[in-house]
Amino acid sequence: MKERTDAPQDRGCLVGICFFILGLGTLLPWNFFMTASLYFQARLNTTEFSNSTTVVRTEYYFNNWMTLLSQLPLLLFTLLNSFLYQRISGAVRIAGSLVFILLLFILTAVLVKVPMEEDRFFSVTMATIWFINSFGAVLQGSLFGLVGLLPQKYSTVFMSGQGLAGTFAAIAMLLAIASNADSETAALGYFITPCVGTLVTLGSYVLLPRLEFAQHYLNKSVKYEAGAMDELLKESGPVENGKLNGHANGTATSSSPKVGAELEGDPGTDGPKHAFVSLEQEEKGQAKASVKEVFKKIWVMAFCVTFVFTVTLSVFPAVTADVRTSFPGKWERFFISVCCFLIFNLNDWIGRTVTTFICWPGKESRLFPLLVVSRVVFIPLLMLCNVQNRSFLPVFFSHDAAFAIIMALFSLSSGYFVCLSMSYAPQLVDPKDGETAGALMTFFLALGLSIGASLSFPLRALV
Ligand SMILES: Nc1nc2c(ncn2[C@@H]2O[C@H](CO)[C@@H](O)[C@H]2O)c(=O)[nH]1
Repeated sequence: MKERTDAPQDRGCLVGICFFILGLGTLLPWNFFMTASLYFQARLNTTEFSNSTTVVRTEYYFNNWMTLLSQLPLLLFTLLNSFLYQRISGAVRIAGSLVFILLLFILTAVLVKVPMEEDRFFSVTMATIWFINSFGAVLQGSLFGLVGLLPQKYSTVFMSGQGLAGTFAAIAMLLAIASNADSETAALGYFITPCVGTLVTLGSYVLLPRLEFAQHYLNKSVKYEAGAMDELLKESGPVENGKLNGHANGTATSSSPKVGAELEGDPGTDGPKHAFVSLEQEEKGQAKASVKEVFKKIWVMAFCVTFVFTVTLSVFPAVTADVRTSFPGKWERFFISVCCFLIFNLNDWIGRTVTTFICWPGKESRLFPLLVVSRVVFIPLLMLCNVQNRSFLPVFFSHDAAFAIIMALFSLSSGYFVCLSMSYAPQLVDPKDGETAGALMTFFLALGLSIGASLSFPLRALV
């Protein structure tokens, strides 16, 4: 979308900064729980039941369950959000989700100091993960709709913020470990960080409607937005927001129609909207293609985004977070935070950012899906690293540097191909079908994350 000449300036880039923080805030839940896997595992592995000669320890498969219960609600709410939006205004969805996320992070921080029996701790943590990610999905979907009303570069800024959430969590973890505080205090400090982060995110959202630049775009879109979405939903279910250009790149994960309406109050769900649609379409003199027709054009990209995330989530973090260093000593405490989480998140982010300059292979190229499929080699490569405990496979790559290099290539290619698939899809359809393409890609992205999370169980057991 081109900036209109009557558009005000984004003074001090405040709107950009707000959307960067909002992006970061949406992925805090997933990243802070994932990066703290060692803390959770330590709390779940305290008792051993001695059975005369053998020692029996309950295996919780924490990383697997954490991944699955984070990604399933994402898929569910990607679908649910397209119904929710009609009943609950965007402002309530966004602010409400942030408040619940904040409360759940506070609960997690408080639980650090509350001794609890392992089974109960596991259940409470899993319930927290399920709910915090459900709210996270609603938040993400609603914000993607909102940012879609602004010029394209704000979507990139939003996704860049999302990409940095993992790095933020990894650095918070490193600081907690390096602080030399006892493990309880360090964990408490670690979980207070996302509480502050969520509060700041809420502050950014409250500030947004007060900024002239944001007002300009968010209010102007109400008319088109309200009508276009209703029409689209009738035939397709979940659809990206009613903006004309659709999402050109990145990792939109759920749809949130009609979000533009929220800042001015909800204009209602029926009646005059249809008039807007027919008016808009009459003006353009063309109807939108059906979802099936759009899918036929973008199925290769849909497959690619699903496949990239299936491969990524099938081993990260369920397998990779169990890799152990070959250099015992002080480094041992930092190893997973650095070699697994920091390396992954930094390179994932770099991979996404690089697509601003490099777009190779092209969108029609057969090499593109071929390279995406070839990423599957990372699964055995990572399984052959020094994963502990292991039952079946030998260790081929015991050196920390080998693991770090494999992780770097794995995450770089993940970020790169996800971002390319997401930006190619809308380019393969007519501009009028851009938002349908964006919505479809969003669904397949969430599908890939969920399939990957499910596959992580058999793959971890196979090591
Ligand atoms: N956009 C988006 N990416 C996610 C989400 N959950 C996990 N990921 C991605 O999955 C990978 C592993 O954390 C990273 O590339 C994350 O950005 C989500 O809810 N939305």
